[in-house]
Amino acid sequence: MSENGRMHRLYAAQLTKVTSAAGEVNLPDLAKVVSQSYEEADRDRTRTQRAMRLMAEEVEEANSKLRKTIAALQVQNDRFSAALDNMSLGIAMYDADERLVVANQRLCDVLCVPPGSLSVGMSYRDVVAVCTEAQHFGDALTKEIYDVRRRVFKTGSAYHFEEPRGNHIVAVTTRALNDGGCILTFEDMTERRKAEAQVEHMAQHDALTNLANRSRLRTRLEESFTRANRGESFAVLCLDLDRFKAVNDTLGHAVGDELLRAVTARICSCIRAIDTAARLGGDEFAIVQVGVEQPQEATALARRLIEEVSKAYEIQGHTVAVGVSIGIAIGVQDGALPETLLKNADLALYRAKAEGRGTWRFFETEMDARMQARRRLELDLRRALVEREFDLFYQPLVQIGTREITGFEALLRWRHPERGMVPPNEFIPLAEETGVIVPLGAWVIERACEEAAKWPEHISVAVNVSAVQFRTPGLVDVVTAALARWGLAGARLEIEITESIMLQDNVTTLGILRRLQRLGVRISMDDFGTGYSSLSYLRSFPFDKIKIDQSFIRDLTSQGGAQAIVSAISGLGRSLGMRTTAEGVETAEQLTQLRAEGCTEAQGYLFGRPMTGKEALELLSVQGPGPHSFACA
Ligand SMILES: Nc1nc2c(ncn2[C@@H]2O[C@@H]3COP(=O)(O)O[C@H]4[C@@H](O)[C@H](n5cnc6c(=O)[nH]c(N)nc65)O[C@@H]4COP(=O)(O)O[C@H]3[C@H]2O)c(=O)[nH]1
Repeated sequence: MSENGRMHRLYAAQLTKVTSAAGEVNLPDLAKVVSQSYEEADRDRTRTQRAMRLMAEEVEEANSKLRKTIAALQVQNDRFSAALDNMSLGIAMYDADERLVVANQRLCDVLCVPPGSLSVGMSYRDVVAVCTEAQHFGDALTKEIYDVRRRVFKTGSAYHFEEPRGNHIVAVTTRALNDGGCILTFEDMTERRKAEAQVEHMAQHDALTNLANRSRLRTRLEESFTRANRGESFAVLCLDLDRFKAVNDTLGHAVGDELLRAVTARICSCIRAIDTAARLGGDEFAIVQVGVEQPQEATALARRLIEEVSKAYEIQGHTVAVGVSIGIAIGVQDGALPETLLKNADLALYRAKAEGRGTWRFFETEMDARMQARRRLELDLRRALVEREFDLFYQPLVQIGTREITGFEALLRWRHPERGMVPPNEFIPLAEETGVIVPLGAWVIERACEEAAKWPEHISVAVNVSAVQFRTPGLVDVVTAALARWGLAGARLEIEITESIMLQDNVTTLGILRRLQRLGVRISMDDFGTGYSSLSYLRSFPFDKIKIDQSFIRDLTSQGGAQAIVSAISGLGRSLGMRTTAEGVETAEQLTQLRAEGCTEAQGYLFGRPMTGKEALELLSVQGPGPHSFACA
């Protein structure tokens, strides 16, 4: 046994198995048993090796997955870092222990601290210390930052504040996180706030002059009204430049703009910093003069403004001169609301302009009543056009030599339902101012052509055309259409213009006159001799006729220069090949003299007052198919 004891246990068991009771070992059996054991061991080893291989493969697969996950995480991480570092916001994330766990590169820029001075792992207190060192936080702000921290960390609330930091404005938003930490975002608001301030400024100021605009002026007026309750008086001055339009039209908009800026500088030099100057549009300005003794101070300011603004300007090589008219209203006596006060200052301005320009007027209560009457008349005019209350009367024009009727002048009348027949002088100026003259004048041309088409072929019709119609496009089209519609030869229409037409943009005016002449239409210069430069206009355009103003005819038989003037104009007409018509001929004596002076045509009560179309037609038919002559004189 002791020998068996040194034997391998398995081998001892195998020996025992093949040993007979007699103690004999059956060798073949032993060999068989041993062989079986070896085979068993071989199988175990093979199994173990396979198991190990499988395990190794699994480990490798797990490793590979891990590597892929790490790589993916790295990509993700890089992306997050790139995103964080490229954000316009600075971001700082703290954990529950108030340690910085995430910070992007922008953080240092926004906080205006040196790049790299803030890093993950720093405490909130360290971060604030870096900022304080960089001197971007004042004491008050440092305290606020600590307060914020306390509030956010302790209460989990969100907090937003904006702080000016040198020339910067930074918005700080703090939010608590679920894990007890918090995230702070810092946004540089400097540019945005600048842009907002710019927009705000633009909304309140005039772009060309940088003066206050109407909206800001209103705010200033409201403030002045509030102070007026405490006993401070103030004045509103409305300014309008005289002759600005002429400068703008002749020298161009660039010069016009520069002139407005130069005028602005002069206006600003006349007022104090507490006053407000505004541009209301075009060449209109307004000033709120505050806290002064009124009306003396407003008068002094108006005088100063007129003196300064009227001095000559040197602009782009041109010497330019404009004047200024001023209307003044005193708060609160002339209006209890900003709009009323402005409106009343405007009414006073209107009066200043009407009374010669280059001067100032204070608002007076009766101006308002007059303006309201004017406004009513304007509305009435527009209504009258729609209601067909206008009519044309016709006054004969007579050849002096033969006393034959050569044509009629169409004269506008307004059959007002309450006021009766309103003469043109009472409404044409307002129709011109308001633009009603444009449709009204077109109606006159149309109606005159319609009436003339009923007359014999040698009888023409003369129509007055206002300067405003010349300024508005479409006059030639209106004439062309009227002639075509009524089948009237162009030569039977005569257009009477006054000097005021020649005063406006000469190139355009002459162009329109030439186009009309090409249609065969004749052009006459009305009221000749009353203007300043009638003579010079005769040179610039080949008028067909000159109409001598009736003021000269009236004085013809009395002593004075009228006779010499009529004689000179008739002579001028003859030498220029233009007919001359004397207006307002009332007596046979006047006619005799006109004939002696060589005047070709006459018009006046002596031959007939303005009459209805029906009467004109009757006059022509009574006298037969023509020529139509008058037996007078
Ligand atoms: N004292 C006196 N007056 C005489 C005599 N003969 C004619 N008249 C008046 O003198 C004016 C002549 O017309 P005008 O100089 O073109 O002056 C016209 C013309 O400038 C303007 N007007 C008239 N109709 C129109 C029109 O359709 N369009 C435009 N734009 N203006 C018109 O109104 C002005 C006044 O027209 P009316 O009141 O019709 O006044 C007319 C006429 O009635 C006379 O012997 N003695």
